[in-house]
Amino acid sequence: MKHCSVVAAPSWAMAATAKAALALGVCRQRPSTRFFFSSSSPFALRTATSLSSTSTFPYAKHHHNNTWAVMEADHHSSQSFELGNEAEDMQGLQSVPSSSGKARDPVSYFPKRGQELELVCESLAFKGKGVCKVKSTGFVVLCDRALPGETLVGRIVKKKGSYAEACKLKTISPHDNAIIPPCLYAGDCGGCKMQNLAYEAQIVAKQQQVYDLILRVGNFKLTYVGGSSETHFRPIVPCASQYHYRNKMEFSFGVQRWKLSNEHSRMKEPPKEVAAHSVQDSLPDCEDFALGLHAPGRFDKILHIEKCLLQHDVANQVLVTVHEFCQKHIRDVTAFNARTHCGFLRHLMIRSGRDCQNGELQLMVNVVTSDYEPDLLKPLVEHLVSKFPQVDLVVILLQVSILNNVTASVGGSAVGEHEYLLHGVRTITECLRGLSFEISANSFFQTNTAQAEVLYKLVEEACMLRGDCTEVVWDLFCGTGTIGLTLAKRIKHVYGYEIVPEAVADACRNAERNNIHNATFIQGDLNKLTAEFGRDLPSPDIVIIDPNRPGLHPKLTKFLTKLKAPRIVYVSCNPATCARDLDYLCHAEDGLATGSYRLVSVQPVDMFPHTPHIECVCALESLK
Ligand SMILES: C[S@@+](CC[C@H](N)C(=O)[O-])C[C@H]1O[C@@H](n2cnc3c(N)ncnc32)[C@H](O)[C@@H]1O
Repeated sequence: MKHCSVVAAPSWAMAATAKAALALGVCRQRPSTRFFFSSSSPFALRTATSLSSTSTFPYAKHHHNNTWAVMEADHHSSQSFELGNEAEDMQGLQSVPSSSGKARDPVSYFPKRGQELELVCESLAFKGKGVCKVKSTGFVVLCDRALPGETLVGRIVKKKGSYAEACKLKTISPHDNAIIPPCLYAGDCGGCKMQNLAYEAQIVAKQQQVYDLILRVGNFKLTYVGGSSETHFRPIVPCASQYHYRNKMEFSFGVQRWKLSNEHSRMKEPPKEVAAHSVQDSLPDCEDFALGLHAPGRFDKILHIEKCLLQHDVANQVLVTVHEFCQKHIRDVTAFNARTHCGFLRHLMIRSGRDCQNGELQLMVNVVTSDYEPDLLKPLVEHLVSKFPQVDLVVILLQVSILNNVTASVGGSAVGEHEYLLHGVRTITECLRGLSFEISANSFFQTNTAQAEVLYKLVEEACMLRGDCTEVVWDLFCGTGTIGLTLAKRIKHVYGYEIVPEAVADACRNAERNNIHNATFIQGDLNKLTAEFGRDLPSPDIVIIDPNRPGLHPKLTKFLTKLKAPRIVYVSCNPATCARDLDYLCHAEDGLATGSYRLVSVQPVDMFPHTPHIECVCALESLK
């Protein structure tokens, strides 16, 4: 059993942190918390951590017209955090108290944009930013790739009232768990923000973030040793494969290649080693053909990638093959320019699966273009088919996306409105928990198949099935029906709800191909519930909810509070929105229902090593 305590931060630092946290949408309840692990697992002992007093998370719960909203702190919506105005802050803080009690000079306390400062990183915020303090003043600064315990030099890139954002320039003294990332692009790519942190430390940070969010946003209590336990907080389940775990990646074509940090140092007159943001803006645009991932925060620039360590090796070969081929024929097939909206090639989606009979690899290559010109892609299709004879099935699809607006590109969605088959068949298959699933291009399917096996087993455990095949299960946000179908043999009937028609069609086909006859799938929008919702179905014993990152619509949360299903299993890919929804389900006092459920357990699961993403399975029981 491990005991972790927290050293309280000085009050002035706490105030600044609270402001930063507030601007990030944080509800702070306890400045410091002590807790114990009740699990006897050796893993739990190693990952036992405390809730740092400076923990922050970029979501807010608002009681707003009786609805609770969450703001997301990513680069697409960061403006929403401009809650405070710096001038007001300065007026309000004529002098800032220091830890010694003496007044601080606000001019030197508030850093300026472009200023280089020595920072000390204290913890990781949700989404992987390091929560740092300026060494000399304690001013709070969020910094990408800063690791807890690290002392570093950062350059201020954004001022946000009483806290700032910085880019990391160099490490002065590294964190004990800092490692050299194996990926060539780790310093530049926005995908694997935590690759420079040893895996064990990554999951400690993720577990802490889940607990932190559930406690502070969700208003729940930890299990205390010797105290009565409301909720069981289980230790995070790590991912066995830390590389090559993704079965699907979406890349973008572009005409402005994002330069790698080490390319700048090779330039004749190298700019100072500064954050990618400011350097790239000061460079002349390079009209370079690129195929890769959007540079962090940029809709127009593409970080060219030849090998992504998260995807299958064959998928990397496809990526290089497509790039080389398109670059050779660049005059015929142009990459899309997100600024001018000209150009043909927009996105490349590579998905891999397996034939469940013989285990053979299957590949889906989906090229999203701005126009229907299949002849332009014919040479590429022939080249790909001849290049991968070892792959059992190659599906090549052309999807046309005529939505050429900037928002669509920023969203990076590799989905077109019209689909045409250029080679093979429209779907590939994947195996999960002994079943075989057919997946079409636009259907959701868990992207880490091996860890989805682990996740679904945890979902089944959280369902606490009686074992007599009598339960009715509603599988809300069911995608291709995977969760419900993997339970079908042990329950009476599953009713799946899903918005994407192709996914519902896949789910029905998946039931058929696995000889499952007690499953019904319904297409509908769970954000637009009517008063009739669910009336024509048998009442559920268990409701499984697995929404996208925004979590549940208030209408659905209210519906669930009234429904009072005996058990809810909430599978979440966003612990912040999950915490908000759990708070409503368990503590709401809005006249409709008061605390309809009890949170029984919280189980974090790492599905995506090196990225800030965290999955979580929460079990709730109805308070009848
Ligand atoms: C995180 S996925 C989960 C899918 C499935 N449970 C699984 O494990 O594969 C969320 C699913 O919710 C669907 N979805 C998103 N918004 C929805 C809405 N408003 N109504 C119904 N389904 C929605 C998505 O299309 C997606 O298939």
